[in-house]
Amino acid sequence: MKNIAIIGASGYTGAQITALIENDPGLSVQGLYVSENSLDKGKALADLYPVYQHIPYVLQPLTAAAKAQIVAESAAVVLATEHAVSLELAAWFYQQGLSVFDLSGAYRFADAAQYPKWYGFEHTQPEVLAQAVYGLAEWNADKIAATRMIAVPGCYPTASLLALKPVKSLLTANWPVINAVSGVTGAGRKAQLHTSFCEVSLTPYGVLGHRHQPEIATHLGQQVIFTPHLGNFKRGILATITAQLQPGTTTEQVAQAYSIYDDSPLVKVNHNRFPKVDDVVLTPNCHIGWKFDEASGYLVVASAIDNLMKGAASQALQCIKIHFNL
Ligand SMILES: NC(=O)C1=CN([C@@H]2O[C@H](COP(=O)(O)OP(=O)(O)OC[C@H]3O[C@@H](n4cnc5c(N)ncnc54)[C@H](OP(=O)(O)O)[C@@H]3O)[C@@H](O)[C@H]2O)C=CC1
Ligand SMILES: CC(=O)N[C@@H](CCC(=O)OP(=O)(O)O)C(=O)O
Repeated sequence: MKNIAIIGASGYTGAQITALIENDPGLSVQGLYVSENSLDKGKALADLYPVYQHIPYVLQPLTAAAKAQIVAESAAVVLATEHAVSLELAAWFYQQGLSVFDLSGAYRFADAAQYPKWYGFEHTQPEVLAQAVYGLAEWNADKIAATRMIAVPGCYPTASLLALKPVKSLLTANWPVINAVSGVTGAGRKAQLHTSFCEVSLTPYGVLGHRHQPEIATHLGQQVIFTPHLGNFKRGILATITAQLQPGTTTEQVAQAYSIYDDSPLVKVNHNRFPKVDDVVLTPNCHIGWKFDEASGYLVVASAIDNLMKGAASQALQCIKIHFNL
């Protein structure tokens, strides 16, 4: 049984992974933590989320004493905290010998030079960054097993990379175009005007400047155009991608490329049938649908996930289970 501490447990992804860990026979919850001065410290998780009434834990402030107790009692920490918070906490827990599963973007680029531009901070932890592995579970299992520092991918990159990586060797130099729509939980639980009920209406944002563009490009090994959209639903992401494939590519070759997921329990691929967000919400699954026009060489592939599950918490659980060989 592996004991896991969850930091940022009152947030959307933290609460979700708490429920997943609590439900897993090979894992147990060491404790749930929020910031030292959190308005939620001392509250039961079930007070914030009555749906989790079966989960008995209280949110504790992450004091120095709490951190020492985590180190003494846990095999791993999950960091469901914002990037700048994860940056320091991940390094500290890693250096204490724990395995770290970080849901933020603070360790997703190997190149430290990317962080000032995309995250607004200098990366202060080069030695820990050098150990970090990108936790795209279906593609990086061996590396996830071999390191204690796992950077769980972003939600849009998960949907996009699962769809594009199988056909990477078939792409031309033309940049694939990714249009993706996310539910509002993707923006986290804290109050913000642009995610309040009366403000949300389907719209693109972060155009030609979202930090997930370089994340996708880095882990695909090819530039892309990425345009996220905020949709007026709670959970789920649909990424619809148009890509040009090499002249002469056949439908059979594309089918062969996607057969890489034939043995994957969580990624389901359909030819000429497209996924719906509702089919993956509250599941750890990714549904992919594709259609290829041999005459023009254009592929359209759509990928649907739940942003809080495969886009965050359930992918972190996959990483935990791979890492601990469960
Ligand atoms: N939402 C999504 O779909 C996805 C989110 N992510 C990433 O996961 C991380 C968490 O996201 P999300 O759950 O949406 O965020 P939320 O804003 O919903 O939750 C953030 C959590 O962090 C806690 N927190 C803040 N500061 C500290 C601190 N200094 N020490 C300990 N806890 C702290 C907050 O509680 P309090 O402030 O009360 O202390 C809260 O529990 C982010 O990095 C996000 O980018 C990744 C993929 C998808
Ligand atoms: C709808 C919405 O706001 N989504 C978030 C992405 C959430 C995510 O994947 O978080 P990381 O920051 O960990 O990469 C955004 O666009 O910033």
